[in-house]
Amino acid sequence: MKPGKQGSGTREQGAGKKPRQFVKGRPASAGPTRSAAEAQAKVSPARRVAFEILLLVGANKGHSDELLHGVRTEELSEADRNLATALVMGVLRWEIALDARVRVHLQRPDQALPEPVALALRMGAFQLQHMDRIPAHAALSESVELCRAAGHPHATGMVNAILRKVAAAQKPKERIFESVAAFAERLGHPRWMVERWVANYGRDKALKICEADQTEPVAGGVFEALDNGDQGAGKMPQMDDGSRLVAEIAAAAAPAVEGRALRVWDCCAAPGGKTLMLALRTKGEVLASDVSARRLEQMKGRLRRHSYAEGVRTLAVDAAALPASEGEFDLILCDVPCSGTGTLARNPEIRFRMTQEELGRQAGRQREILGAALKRLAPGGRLVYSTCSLEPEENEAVVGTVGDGFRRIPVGEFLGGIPGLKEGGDLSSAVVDGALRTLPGVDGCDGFFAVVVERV
Ligand SMILES: C[S@@+](CC[C@H](N)C(=O)[O-])C[C@H]1O[C@@H](n2cnc3c(N)ncnc32)[C@H](O)[C@@H]1O
Repeated sequence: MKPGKQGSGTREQGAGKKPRQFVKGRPASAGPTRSAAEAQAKVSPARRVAFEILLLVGANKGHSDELLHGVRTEELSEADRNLATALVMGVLRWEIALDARVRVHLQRPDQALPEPVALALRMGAFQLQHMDRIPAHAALSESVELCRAAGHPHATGMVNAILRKVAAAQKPKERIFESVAAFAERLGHPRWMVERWVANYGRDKALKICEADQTEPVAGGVFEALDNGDQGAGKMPQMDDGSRLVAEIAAAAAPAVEGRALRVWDCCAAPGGKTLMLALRTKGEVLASDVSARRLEQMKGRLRRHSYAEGVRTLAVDAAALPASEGEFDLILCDVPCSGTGTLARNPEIRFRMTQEELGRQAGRQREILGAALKRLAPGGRLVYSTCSLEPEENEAVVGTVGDGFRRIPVGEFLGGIPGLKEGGDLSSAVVDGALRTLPGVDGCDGFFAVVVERV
């Protein structure tokens, strides 16, 4: 299995269900020796595309969301695209737990399997354990064919045998006590990540975060759900609740200026969700910049679809190198690049890409961007620093470096007038020491952090 995976599984997924039955007959691996091309032809388009995308994500050659919206899925019917999406997102979410389930049946549980073989097993186990409507024989035989098509014909017997064992495994015993390591694995998270959340937020909240990360994110936890009519050219941008909350706080924090337009800088703007909200709510002169020219281009396309964003200026530039001629701003949104650990339900592969060392690197970059942005804040101007990270190194520790000449304004002061916030929606537990700190599974949206700083 992949390096870096943890100990053996503890609790079977899909508890309470009967073991899956296979159609009696010859095992899928017992057929005549087929070529890779013949095997490929036997795999359904959705599984083939999901397999290709998962291989690319595993090799760090793309992001699941972008790949699922790319050329590979264009040829698929809508039903196949839905199946491919469910397979990709589900396998990434459950990878750690699935590998643990498979590993116990390997002759040598610590053996490193070639990635296509490990992936064929993972995809098969996912379908067997999490997709009720897929017949077990289809999950099994197509996994065998994927393994063969990927150039590993000698592993097909092993894939077949192991998936049969996974399907036949008994319902696990009820848990009386579950260690952090055990629930991290059961819920498909790296143990080090969950241990940090237990240390920072307590065991109960860490468990809720993990559970939320394993489910499809739904809108409408914090805000009244929009209907489709609300998202036309002059209407609300489509965005998740956590992003919207941060953008609404930023807009509400805009200071009053007299006799001129408010000057707004969104300094890490792409793909532009919060830029749109700032343009809609503040009606100021908005400059939206991003270091990535590619992401900025995508953002421009998005801005064009909303009439109120017509006046937004865009610029490809490092936030730390904004030309002096741009002057100072009354409102700056510093929505910095971060680990994204508050968005695992949407971006499941983050759990494999993030490391403790990477957190340190992110924090260095965030301090640099924040420091540069603060220098461009006009007297009386306000800056919102935000991340979608749950890690204090990227949040409290970064804003803790803000020095003399600035004061923090508690975010609670801006929550009152936010349009569309759910009636009775309680965000009081999400405001800690004057900062917004939402947790997935606890506060009804992704994990976000935001503070408001004013230049005095
Ligand atoms: C969290 S995303 C911003 C999301 C965006 N605010 C939104 O709501 O759609 C962070 C962005 O920062 C950009 N970025 C990274 N380093 C940067 C830098 N030094 N200066 C400006 N932008 C940077 C990345 O390209 C990425 O688009």
